Amino acid sequence: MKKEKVISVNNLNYSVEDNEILKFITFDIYKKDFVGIIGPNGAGKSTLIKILIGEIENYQGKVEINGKIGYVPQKDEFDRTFPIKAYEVVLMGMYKSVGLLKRYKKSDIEKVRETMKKLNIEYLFDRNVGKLSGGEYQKVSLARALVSDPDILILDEPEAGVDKKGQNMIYDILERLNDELGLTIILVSHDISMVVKKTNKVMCLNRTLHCHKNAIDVTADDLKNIYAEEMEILVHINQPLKVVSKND
Ligand SMILES: Nc1ncnc2c1ncn2[C@@H]1O[C@H](COP(=O)(O)OP(=O)(O)OP(=O)(O)O)[C@@H](O)[C@H]1O
Repeated sequence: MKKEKVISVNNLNYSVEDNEILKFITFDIYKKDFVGIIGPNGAGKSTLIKILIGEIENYQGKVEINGKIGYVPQKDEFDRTFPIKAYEVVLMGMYKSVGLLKRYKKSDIEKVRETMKKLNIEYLFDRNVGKLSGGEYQKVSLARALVSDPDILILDEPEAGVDKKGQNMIYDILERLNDELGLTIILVSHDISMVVKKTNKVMCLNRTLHCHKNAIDVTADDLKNIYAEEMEILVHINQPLKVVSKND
């Protein structure tokens, strides 16, 4: 059976003034793919995501999206000092604007509760988001992206600001969503060993796309190609891939 293409990017180029941020990017993503995008700081990962979610439009090339996208932004993109409860953050996934939140319907609240329940965070319903732990807040943010029943879930560094236990929990949830609901998932991460272990496809990005292959086929050379300038790569046979900065 032919796999359904959900994202198709063809010869994408994006520059800001003279800075070529993305060059000749071409790839396809299929339904139920679980894709990890890796690359050093400034590689263009967030920019690529912003193009996929439609936040950046003045690019060159062709970007086709077939399905509804749910987006989990980088943690610091939302002001957590704003006095708002967890369920209101999740509701924002339906309304997009805080100003409209007061007009929600009973069925919307039920949907919010059901989504939070699926992620085992119903207990956070009435809690102020400013008081949540990094992991709890990330799950609320995930619920906000899921409440509108997306086909494609895109996450920008979901493990940022979350402790190891919380990170494992988030990756386990994502694996379950991918496996049980058939959700297509694309995430940006700096945690290479986690990406290689948990996703099934890896894209190595550093302005151009250096690799796009099955996670189990990623080699030390693939990583060297994108991290060579600032990183020394230590690869142990049968050990998770580990990247160590020369400055550490
Ligand atoms: N609006 C903009 N104007 C000018 N330069 C920009 C703009 N947005 C991004 N850039 C530059 O484009 C490059 C890629 O940025 P981007 O945030 O996409 O990288 P990244 O791979 O997500 O990095 P990080 O891992 O550090 O988050 C960087 O050099 C950044 O300074």
